[in-house]
Amino acid sequence: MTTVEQAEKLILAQLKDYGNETVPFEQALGKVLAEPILADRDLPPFNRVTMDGIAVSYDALQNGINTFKIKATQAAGDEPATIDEPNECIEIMTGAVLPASADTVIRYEDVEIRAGQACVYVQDIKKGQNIHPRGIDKKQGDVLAASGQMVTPAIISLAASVGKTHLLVKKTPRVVIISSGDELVDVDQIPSPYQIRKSNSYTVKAVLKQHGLQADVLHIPDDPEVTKIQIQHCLQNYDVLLLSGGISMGKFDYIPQALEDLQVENIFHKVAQRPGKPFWFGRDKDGALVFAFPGNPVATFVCLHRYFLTWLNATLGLPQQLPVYAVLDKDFEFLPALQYYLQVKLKSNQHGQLMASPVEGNGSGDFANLADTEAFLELPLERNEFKKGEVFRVWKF
Ligand SMILES: Nc1nc2c(c(=O)[nH]1)N[C@H]1C(S)=C(S)[C@@H](COP(=O)(O)OP(=O)(O)OC[C@H]3O[C@@H](n4cnc5c(N)ncnc54)[C@H](O)[C@@H]3O)O[C@H]1N2
Ligand code: MOO
Ligand SMILES: [Mg+2]
Repeated sequence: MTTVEQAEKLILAQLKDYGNETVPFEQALGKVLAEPILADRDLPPFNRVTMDGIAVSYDALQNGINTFKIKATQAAGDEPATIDEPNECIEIMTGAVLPASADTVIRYEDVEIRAGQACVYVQDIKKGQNIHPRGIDKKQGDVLAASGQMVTPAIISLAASVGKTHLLVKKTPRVVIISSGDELVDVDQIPSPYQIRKSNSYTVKAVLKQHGLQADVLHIPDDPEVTKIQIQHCLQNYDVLLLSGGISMGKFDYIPQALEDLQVENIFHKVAQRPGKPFWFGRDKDGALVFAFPGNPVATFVCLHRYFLTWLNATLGLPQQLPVYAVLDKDFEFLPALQYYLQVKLKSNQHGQLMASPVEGNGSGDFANLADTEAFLELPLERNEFKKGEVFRVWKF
């Protein structure tokens, strides 16, 4: 059977460039930049006052002057005022331009203002204090964010500050989420005693949304002909099909046969892991990728994160996430020859270690305990006993 490592490698061999698009900068969150963001002017663009107070000439202080006549008051955004005499100062606010005739700012806390005069009553004043010098952060034309970086809230702020109303970003693949099964009813329906409500598609859609991806949703009934027609339509209209359910050995699991009839190349079917063993992965002749996840909700959840998101990051050119490791805080045994994804809660201890506590559950159909799960500990395939204190890779979701 295909191992997790082999499955990952086969999936990562299917990367594709979906091109670029221009989007309003506020809609670029989570997308990948396809152009650098450059400083349109120096940052800061002028000598920026960083404390509310008075602006003076340092030489005046050096020459023993400590009482200054307030010549003007300058707010942030005002044109700079000027001082003509050494014993003059300007009342000045945070964010204002430092006047060319001053070089030092003294906070209100360190002066006393009375009758139009400011008296400085502290000693240790440094030349140039409380000023954020022009261009010290970045020079005009410097790269503020590089092409290939993911747009974070900090990058949105950069785009806004340099007046980039639109950003060129990598196009994401067109994704359709497909659930299947006649036992599933819509969320707003009352299920019969033999039915359940659909939930997988909503989980998948929510996870994609967290990663800045929109997707359409479709449900396929357990009918081989309808299954084939619907999947064919999706292969023609989407880049990625994310299916859940209908891929195991049940009499009504029509998905693998439909994919075969539609000549979608099966790259692998079944991975030596739990949950998620029946996972089916393939590609049609025009390049559409099919991730057909097992229907059990925890299996869909694990496979979506472990495989689809890994593929998505790679296809968008983002660096693979550095592995995170955690310490198992309790002995655990798992006998099948499968790589086990153990549901855990995480806590960091006083030694700076990440501790993983297993979340008791009832298998991959137990989606209720996903709400208590913070991560999955990846337990090696070749072992059955895992001891308290051992370190394993952890996948945080
Ligand atoms: N004889 C065997 N039977 C099964 C095997 C096996 O190896 N041999 N594997 C088991 C494993 S592991 C899994 S996981 C499931 C995978 O089954 P399918 O992918 O065929 O999924 P379904 O049969 O359609 O559904 C399984 C389960 O999940 C529920 N489900 C499905 N879709 C949704 C949805 N959108 N929202 C909520 N719940 C969903 C469905 O009702 C079933 O309870 O096969 C085992 N069987
Ligand atoms: O994928 Mo199944 O959920 O391995 O139990
Ligand atoms: Mg089934």
